[in-house]
Amino acid sequence: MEFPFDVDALLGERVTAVDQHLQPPGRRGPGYTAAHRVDLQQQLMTIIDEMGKASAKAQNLPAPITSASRMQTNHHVLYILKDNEVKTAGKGAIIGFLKVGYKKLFLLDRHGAHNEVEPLCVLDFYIHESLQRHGYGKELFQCMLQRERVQPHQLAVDRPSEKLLCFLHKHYNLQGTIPQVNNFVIFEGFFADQHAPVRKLPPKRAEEEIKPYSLTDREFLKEEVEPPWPFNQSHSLTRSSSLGNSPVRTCLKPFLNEQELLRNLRLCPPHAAAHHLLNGEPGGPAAQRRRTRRSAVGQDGLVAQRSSYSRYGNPAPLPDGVAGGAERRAESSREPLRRLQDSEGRLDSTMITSQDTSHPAPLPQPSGTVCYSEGTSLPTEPALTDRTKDPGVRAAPESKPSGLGDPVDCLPPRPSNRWYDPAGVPWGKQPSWTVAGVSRDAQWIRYKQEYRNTRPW
Ligand SMILES: CC(=O)SCCNC(=O)CCNC(=O)[C@H](O)C(C)(C)COP(=O)(O)OP(=O)(O)OC[C@H]1O[C@@H](n2cnc3c(N)ncnc32)[C@H](O)[C@@H]1OP(=O)(O)O
Repeated sequence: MEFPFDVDALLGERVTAVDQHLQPPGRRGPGYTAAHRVDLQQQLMTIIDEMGKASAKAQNLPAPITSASRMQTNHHVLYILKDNEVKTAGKGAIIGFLKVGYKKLFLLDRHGAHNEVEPLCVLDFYIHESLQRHGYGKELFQCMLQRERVQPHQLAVDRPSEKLLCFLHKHYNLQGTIPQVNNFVIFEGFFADQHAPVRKLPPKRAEEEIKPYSLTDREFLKEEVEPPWPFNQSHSLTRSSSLGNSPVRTCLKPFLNEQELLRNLRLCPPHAAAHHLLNGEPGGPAAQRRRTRRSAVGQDGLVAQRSSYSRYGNPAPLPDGVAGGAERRAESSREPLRRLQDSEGRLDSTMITSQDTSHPAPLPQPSGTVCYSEGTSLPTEPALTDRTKDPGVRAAPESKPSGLGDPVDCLPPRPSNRWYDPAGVPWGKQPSWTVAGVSRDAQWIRYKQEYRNTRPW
C-alpha cells in the first residue's frame, strides 16, 4: 500500500510498534520541530486509517475496526510492517499490520468453568491482498510474539477469519479450540500457561445464561434491532446488541430528553393504520378496532386528532417541511369527511359519545365502532358553507384549520337540521360528553386532546 509521503523515513524500522500516543519513530533530522512532529503524526494517522479501511474491506466488515482515533482511545499496540526493499518512487510502502491488546475476559475452560482472565488478544490482522501467502503474515506475527513475549497458545483471537484460522494452524499448529460463548477463540493450552492471574469462578449451572464482559472490538459493528416507536426516531441511541455478548464498546449517548422526544413525536409520520383513515379505505371490524384502540392510546394520536375525530374532517394543514404535509393537505381538501367514515358511512369513534340531546343516539356495532341512527347525515363541505349563509349564524372562516387539540376536533357529528356557531357549539347550549361514564365539558376534552398523545409513556 503506497502513500504520497515517505513511509520509509516515517516508520524507520521494518516492523514499527505504535501505541495510543501515535508517535512515529522515524528519522529525526537536526531541524526537527513541533510542526514537523504534527506533520509526521498526521501521516501516521493516514496510514492507520487507510490500512484499517483495507482490512475491513478484506474481512467484509461494515466499518473499520482499526483507525487512528480508535487507537488513541484504546491501549492497543499496532505492529506495522513496511516494505523497505522495493521502494516506490523512493517512498516505500506498507505491507500490512497486526493489532493486539490486553482485554479482560470471562472464558470457559474445558470443564465449563468461568475464568476471569486478561490475555493478549489478536484484534485485527491484515496483509495487503497482493502480498498474501508470501510469508509476510508470519514475519509480522512472529515479531509481535517476540516483542510481547507470549506464546501463540496464550493468545485469544477476536473472531478470527477462516484465513487466520488456517494461518494459525499452519504456522503454530493451533487447532483444537475451547468453545466460548463470546466471540473470542482460544486454543488448547490456553489455561495451562497464563501470565495474567486467572481467577476461577464457580462452574456455571446448566440452566444459567452466561453473560461475559468480553469486550470485543467488533461488537460495535453488529446490526442493531430497530427499537419500537417513538424511540426509533432518534439516531442517538445505541444499545448492547445481543444476549450473551459483551457490552457495546461505543459510547452511550444520553437518553432522549423530553423536549427532543416531543419534537420527534410531532414530526413522526402517521402509523400505517392511519392511512386507512386518511384514504377513507374500508377496513374490517378487527382493523377498525385496532385503529380506534391505537388512537386511544396515542400511537396515532396526531392523525386521530386531525382526522378521525374532526367534525369538519378538515385537519390542520401540515407545514411543508413535515413529511407528507403537502399531499395530506391536498387530500384533505378533496375529501374532508370521508376519513370519518368507513365504506358504510359508519363513524370510526369509540372515544366519545354525545350527551347533547340534539345528537341522535349511537347504535351499537359489533365491531366496536359507533353508528349513528338513520337520517343522521354527516355534514359535507357545501353544507357547512350553506350554514354560514344563515343570518343567525356567525360566519366561520371557510379555510380555518382546526388546530391540534381544538375541542372542535373531537365533537361528534351533528344532525343537519341544527345550526352551529363556528366553534361547533349549538346556539344557547353548552355541550358535554360522556367519557368512560363521566360527563366532561369541552375544556376537559381540549386538555385531554392536547396532552394525551404527546406523552405515550
Ligand atoms: C482477529 C482478526 O484479525 S481476523 C482477520 C484476519 N485477517 C484477514 O482475514 C484479512 C485477509 N487476510 C490476510 O490479510 C492474510 O491472509 C493473513 C493476515 C490472514 C495471513 O497473512 P499472509 O501473509 O497471507 O500469511 P502467510 O503468508 O505468512 O501464511 C500463509 C498461510 O496463511 C493462510 N492463508 C493465507 N491466505 C489464505 C487464504 N486466502 N485462504 C486460506 N488460507 C490462507 C494459509 O494457512 C497460508 O498457508 P498456505 O499458503 O500454505 O495455505
